[in-house]
Amino acid sequence: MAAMSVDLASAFMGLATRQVTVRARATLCPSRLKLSRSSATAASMAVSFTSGWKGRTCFMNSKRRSSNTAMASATTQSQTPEAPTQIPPDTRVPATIITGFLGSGKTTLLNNILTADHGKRIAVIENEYGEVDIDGSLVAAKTTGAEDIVMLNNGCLCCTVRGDLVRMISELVDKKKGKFDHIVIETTGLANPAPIIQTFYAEDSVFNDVKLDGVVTLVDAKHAPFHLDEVKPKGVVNEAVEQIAYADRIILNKVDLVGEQEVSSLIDRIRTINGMARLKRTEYGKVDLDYVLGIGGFDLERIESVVYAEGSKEDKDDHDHHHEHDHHHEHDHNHEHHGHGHAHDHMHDPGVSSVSIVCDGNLDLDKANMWLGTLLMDRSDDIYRMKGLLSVSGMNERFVFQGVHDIFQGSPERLWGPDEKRINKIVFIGKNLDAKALEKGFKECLL
Ligand SMILES: Nc1nc2c(ncn2[C@@H]2O[C@H](COP(=O)(O)OP(=O)(O)OP(=O)(O)O)[C@@H](O)[C@H]2O)c(=O)[nH]1
Repeated sequence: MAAMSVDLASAFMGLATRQVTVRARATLCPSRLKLSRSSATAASMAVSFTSGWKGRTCFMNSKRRSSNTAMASATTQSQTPEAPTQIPPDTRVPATIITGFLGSGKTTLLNNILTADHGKRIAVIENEYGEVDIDGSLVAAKTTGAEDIVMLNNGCLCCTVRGDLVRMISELVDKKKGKFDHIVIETTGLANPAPIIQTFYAEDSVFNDVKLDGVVTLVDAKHAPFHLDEVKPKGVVNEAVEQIAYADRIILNKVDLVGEQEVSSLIDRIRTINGMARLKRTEYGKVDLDYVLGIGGFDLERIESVVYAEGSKEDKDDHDHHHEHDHHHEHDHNHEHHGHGHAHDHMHDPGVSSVSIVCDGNLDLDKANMWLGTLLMDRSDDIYRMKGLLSVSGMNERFVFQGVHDIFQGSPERLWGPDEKRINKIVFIGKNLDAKALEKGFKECLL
């Protein structure tokens, strides 16, 4: 078994090479990060694992560390190198974050969800900036079967009321467990989604019972270009850009208000920011519900299609109706084909962009640990999202992970098929990404 080092990446891969059944989560504290390879150091850093999905590896404070260590000692007997990986079903309640700039159509979408005939019992958490609950009264939920609407007023979820979000989710789970099937959270139009997303991984009371199903971002076809181009003072984030960057699904709404040309160039703009999320154009947020609910957090197939299909601009069903986009899709980004690798880079935007890397081969665990750990130590502020599928030398399973800044979640997935090509795919979304350097660093980890 490879020795565990104490950096973030090894938290996952070290666990994975043990072939333990885990869903691992790691929170990186750069000040604690030591790229040591000794298992003694690893133990002192409280690496822990359990046999259920709640198992995780965290670098945290000493109080939490001791309880994790206790968990670990209670479960180690079952971890033999030969034990097959069995990922137990994840029974946590899924949660969807609906975000998007002011007036982009979030409440309209929410009402569509709540009034649709899907049979799901949905709890809604509404966040409104200001004391007066306006959106609450606009939401059709009470009369249409939503189990609960909880208002979070007087502050923005991503800033002042994040603690309230944790409390509210915990209360919902404690008091109403079994009474709802899904949680939908509508953020304010000015929310930066990152801290909200992180809540689902960083807070035990949330992580244990609720899983992030997906981030759905509404984009106002008429007004978004203005907000995306807005230059903010140094250190101030452009929320419109961030909301797109963190999306798993993008809904380009209000297309009735603009012409084809504007839609097309806005899609190009969106794709420079986030080449991975699926995108649909809509009027009044009318989308199939399975586009927004039950996303499953992490779309591995998507990574592949992004890289190979040049970041297809919108979903296939929309594509057919707007066929011309496909052929006129011009990227002036850096694009490389050489040997086994393929980097897809949108560096023409100096701000937020996406980079995808796909390459065959097996990763050297030690090198990958070092590379990922160092990368995140240096750049976790700039790396907004990271998702990937890895082929690790000596590991029989595909290893999947996703990260939001310094928070990671990863686990062995299914076994590689006998005829399946072992391949690595990673997508980064973030600020000032250097595609060439990322690709080079990654490829140096290959055997
Ligand atoms: N023309 C047009 N109007 C729309 C569309 N979707 C929503 N609207 C209208 O746009 C306005 C804002 O929609 P909301 O759903 O309240 O937007 P929101 O994102 O929740 O707004 P905030 O809560 O202020 O951030 C409402 O008057 C909607 O009826 C659309 O596709 N086309």
